[in-house]
Amino acid sequence: MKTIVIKGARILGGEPADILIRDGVFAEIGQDLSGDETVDATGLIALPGLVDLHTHLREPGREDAETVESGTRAAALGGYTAVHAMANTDPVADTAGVVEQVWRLGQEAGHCDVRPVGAVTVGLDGERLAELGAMADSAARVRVFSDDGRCVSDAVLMRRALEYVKAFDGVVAQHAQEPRLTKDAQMNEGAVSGRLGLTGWPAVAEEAIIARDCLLAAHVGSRLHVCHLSTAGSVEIVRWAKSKGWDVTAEVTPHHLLLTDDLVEDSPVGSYNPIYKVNPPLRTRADVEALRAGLADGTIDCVATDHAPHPVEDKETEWAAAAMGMIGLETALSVVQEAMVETGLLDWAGVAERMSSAPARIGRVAEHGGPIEVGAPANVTLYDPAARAEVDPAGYASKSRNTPYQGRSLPGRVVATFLRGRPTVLDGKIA
Ligand SMILES: NC(=O)N[C@@H](CC(=O)O)C(=O)O
Repeated sequence: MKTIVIKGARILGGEPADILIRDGVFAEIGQDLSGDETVDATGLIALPGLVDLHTHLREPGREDAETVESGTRAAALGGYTAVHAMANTDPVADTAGVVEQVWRLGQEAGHCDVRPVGAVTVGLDGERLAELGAMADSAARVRVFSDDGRCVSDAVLMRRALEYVKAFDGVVAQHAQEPRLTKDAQMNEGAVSGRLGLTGWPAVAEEAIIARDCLLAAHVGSRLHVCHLSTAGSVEIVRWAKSKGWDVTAEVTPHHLLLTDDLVEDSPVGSYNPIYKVNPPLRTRADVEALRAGLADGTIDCVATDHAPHPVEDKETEWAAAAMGMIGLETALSVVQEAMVETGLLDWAGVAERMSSAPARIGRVAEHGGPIEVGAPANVTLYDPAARAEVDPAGYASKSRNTPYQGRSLPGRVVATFLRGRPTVLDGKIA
């Protein structure tokens, strides 16, 4: 393998240095290094390759929305070197066979590592536990289990799942949504839903499940991860659980760090625009502030995209009929720069921790998450924080176009991504 030298990169935003990559690892870090090939990184920040705990790749079953190939291409362009593929596919990823299929498709595509998430219950039906052990023992080595899109609302099943995953150091990632409190819910329950006459999704429906699950995880001594926190109250509950020393982690999406529910009523792209329809829903400015503070102080461990591609016909329809979800892989780092870095809440080392190291730890993804140190696998993202561009999904790798940021100017640009020393993205394009 040829040696590559990355010239003048600011590792985690520090002073410029050269990084020599040989045989897939960081071989030397210093000044005036040379190699067979050179990548000019003047002005660029080097971050450990990003890791996403929450990506919907839609294959098998909805290849019209996304495939493992297109979704992982989008991931690499967004700076990711590993993604967790959610289980709400068709068929559902609830057997060793399906998770191995997804894992193999990821290997064949080669844009980033794919770690399949296994369903907690058969068919996501919330009634019987899936064969978690068989998925853990499969070639896909599943460690994260989730019925995401649905909540494991039965407390006994949730308890059993938490007990079961302890055997292989797994984690249950809960989509916290009390189903009876959110029947037919369309958007955040609050002033805006009241004005628009849309059925509300109350904060308590998320918070009640998180509180219950923290107590259950503590009771059985297991590991709980809470998907996409969206309310100030959820941050408080996770903070309380952590203060008890319980093994609870949490994620927040980029869109919940930036967007608010009033966009549904009054936005540049028109009111009732289902581009803003997402689960959990966009909340209020106070919730956004609490989520930012929680991510800054470490109560929320990581940022996860919840990249949820949907074809045009499922999104460009009347509000009530539209699918929930937004794409996010290709904008995540830019949104985090705007919401967290430009507000002074996080520095680049903090971004690396929350978008790479923490998700790699939670997902038990070996060889990802940094550090950028001699001897470590060369998974690295080069990012230009001074760039700025208007979002145009026409050029996106994702097969779907449902970004809420279309036409909006966002900072930053992923210039290059390296997976075990091999460039997957160079000059902002698939290498
Ligand atoms: N996040 C979303 O809005 N949608 C997700 C699943 C979900 O409902 O959580 C999807 O799979 O489309």
